[in-house]
Amino acid sequence: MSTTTEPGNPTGSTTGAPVFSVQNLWKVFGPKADQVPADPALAALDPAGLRARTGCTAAVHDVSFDVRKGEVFVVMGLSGSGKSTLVRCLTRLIEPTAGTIAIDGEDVRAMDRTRLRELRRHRAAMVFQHFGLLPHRTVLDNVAYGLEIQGVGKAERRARAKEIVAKVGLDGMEQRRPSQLSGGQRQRVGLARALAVDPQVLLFDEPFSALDPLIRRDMQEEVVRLHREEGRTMVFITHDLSEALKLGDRIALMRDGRVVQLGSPEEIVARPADDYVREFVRDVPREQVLTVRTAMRPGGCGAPDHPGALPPDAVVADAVKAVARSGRAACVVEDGRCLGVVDHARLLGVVAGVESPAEEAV
Ligand SMILES: Nc1ncnc2c1ncn2[C@@H]1O[C@H](COP(=O)(O)OP(=O)(O)OP(=O)(O)O)[C@@H](O)[C@H]1O
Repeated sequence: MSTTTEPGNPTGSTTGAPVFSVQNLWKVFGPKADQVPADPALAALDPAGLRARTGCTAAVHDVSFDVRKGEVFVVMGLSGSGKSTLVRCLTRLIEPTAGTIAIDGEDVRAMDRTRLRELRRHRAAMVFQHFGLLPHRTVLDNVAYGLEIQGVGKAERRARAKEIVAKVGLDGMEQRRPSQLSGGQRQRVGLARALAVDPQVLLFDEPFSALDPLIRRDMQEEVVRLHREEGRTMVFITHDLSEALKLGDRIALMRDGRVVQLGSPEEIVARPADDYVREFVRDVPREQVLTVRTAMRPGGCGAPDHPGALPPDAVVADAVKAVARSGRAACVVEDGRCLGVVDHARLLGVVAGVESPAEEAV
């Protein structure tokens, strides 16, 4: 769902206003955990070394990033890489060991209990995999529950809940109980309940991993749609690379508590930061992720009519079709200006993951 690419910005540093700003965050589990971030010799150890020396696990290891307003920020990694711990630290569902976290510039680590409750209820609501629906309440009352806690009056909360139930595609199911719903429908209720309180940020903890593949795809599309329509900021945990590539504007790829690469899906696939990331993305169909902006030979085509004009965010798969159909190179055009040219050699080079010096005439 990425709409913004950042050529030449493989670290994914921010350009938009941050909602969450995280600096040098650590979460260490184990005895004398707070000594680990402060001691450079301990901080430099790998997980096995740290465990042997101290009995500790650095679930989050000196992590810094911003979540920008309106983006879908995906935290991805294998099981045990630290995703859940990192995202729970954002609202202090898990207390960080060291580092700073700010939401809209406000220090989260300095918040008292009342302020924290307010943060979790109104500003950064979590959608869990096991959505914790109340079994004896109807769909409508489950969705209205968050509003009830906020003290919203009955008529208003029912009206708002009804609106949100329709938004997530559960029209007509308002009076059912959770046991009368499928897994995907229950997940929608969980999503609706989080949306009802209109939080600034939605935090999703592997929400769809228990769903079967078709329902999972439906829910992913639902998230894409909600994001497109509402532009809500979302932080989304997944261990599934294709889900991350589909949903993320940017992806933080974690390994052993560290963020090994932070960037757009295209950056991660086109320019893996190290061998670990390269191996991770090895089987990604590159032509579905990389755009012609990456594939093109920069520079104008010189032709007046820009043959086969493609927008710069067209994926390589579309360019392959266009070039195969016309039998000639195509221009990459933005606002009537030719940014570059893609030809057979460049497209094949991108698909194969090799540089392609050969050039063909437009
Ligand atoms: N309460 C705890 N005490 C000790 N170690 C913990 C605790 N919680 C998590 N860990 C360890 O921290 C590391 C990161 O765990 P975390 O649950 O954040 O990973 P994850 O990437 O979310 O994994 P999964 O995808 O399996 O949920 C793991 O090594 C885990 O064993």
